[in-house]
Amino acid sequence: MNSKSEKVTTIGTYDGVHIGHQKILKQVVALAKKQGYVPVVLTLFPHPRMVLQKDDSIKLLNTIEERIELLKSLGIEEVVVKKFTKDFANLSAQDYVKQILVDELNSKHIVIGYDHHFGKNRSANITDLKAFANLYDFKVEEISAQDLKDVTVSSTKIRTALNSGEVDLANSYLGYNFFITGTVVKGKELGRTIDFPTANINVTATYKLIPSDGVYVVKSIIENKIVFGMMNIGTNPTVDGKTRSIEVHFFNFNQDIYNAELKIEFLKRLRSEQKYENLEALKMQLQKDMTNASNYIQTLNA
Ligand SMILES: Cc1cc2nc3c(=O)[nH]c(=O)nc-3n(C[C@H](O)[C@H](O)[C@H](O)COP(=O)(O)O)c2cc1C
Ligand SMILES: Nc1ncnc2c1ncn2[C@@H]1O[C@H](COP(=O)(O)OP(=O)(O)O)[C@@H](O)[C@H]1O
Repeated sequence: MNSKSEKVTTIGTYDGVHIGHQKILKQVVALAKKQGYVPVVLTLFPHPRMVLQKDDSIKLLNTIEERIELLKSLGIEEVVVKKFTKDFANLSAQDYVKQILVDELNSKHIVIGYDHHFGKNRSANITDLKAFANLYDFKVEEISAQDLKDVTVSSTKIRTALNSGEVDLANSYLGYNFFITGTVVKGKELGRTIDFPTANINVTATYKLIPSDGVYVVKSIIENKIVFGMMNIGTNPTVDGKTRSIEVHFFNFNQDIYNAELKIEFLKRLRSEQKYENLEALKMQLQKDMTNASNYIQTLNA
């Protein structure tokens, strides 16, 4: 695509691309369509806190690849990922507007929240942006306090919900099922010995938020087929595990899927991870989990 085409641009982290974000993005897509412009999201990565405070503990709802895919699925045609470096953080508000929004992107219309701050030390606000709009010939669309308030959702609330295992609450805020993406790797090869083979999922993005330890009903698509399963996140105390793993036993499934890339959706939390007497006791619990999971899955089609 010609990067000089005229754009409607919105700016933000958009972590989660939740129902609040979706409302703004719909406006951006509609405005672009009406004016014959290209709808664009300018997003920053890594997260400013990862760079400015060197904060490695921050966890995001989406990897940058997942964020791009979600934004595109909503009709955003170009996602411009700006590497958030110290140099970028030091751009003055005017240089940022002129160099990036105007010269680089050719933004004709900029959509931002009433409380958005930008430029070095977040010194400029929407009033400043409107002044630059006259200077550089673009329009500004302000998302009002009321519009933002109408959506009581925030990325922080979703992170908090997932950190306490409340996936159904998180899913209702997201407007889709929270998911992780990862590769199937070898585990201890114990699963098959208790008739519950488990695909061990390796999530490479260290900044991706993983829901709290416990057992969940999950869904995936493997070779174009919907497959349900039950996932455990935890350290496997029954077998004296030391490291945290993410593993899924898929139902009605019997295939070697080592190295497969899977997207796995979280549907419901079943219980906490526990230490059992022995593998036999764990196996009995897994049979109960499977019954509980199947009962839940049946309610989905009812
Ligand atoms: C749905 C599910 C629930 C599980 N719950 C527990 C649990 O509560 N406690 C535990 O120690 N391990 C639990 N496990 C993990 C098993 O210990 C693990 O699957 C087994 O050790 C096999 O590991 P492997 O796949 O690395 O061979 C669970 C696994 C699954 C799939
Ligand atoms: N129903 C199933 N759910 C998950 N994995 C399965 C299933 N059936 C076969 N497999 C395969 O078996 C592997 C898991 O076997 P397991 O004995 O638990 O070994 P590992 O410890 O390497 O995960 C999976 O990675 C997958 O390739």
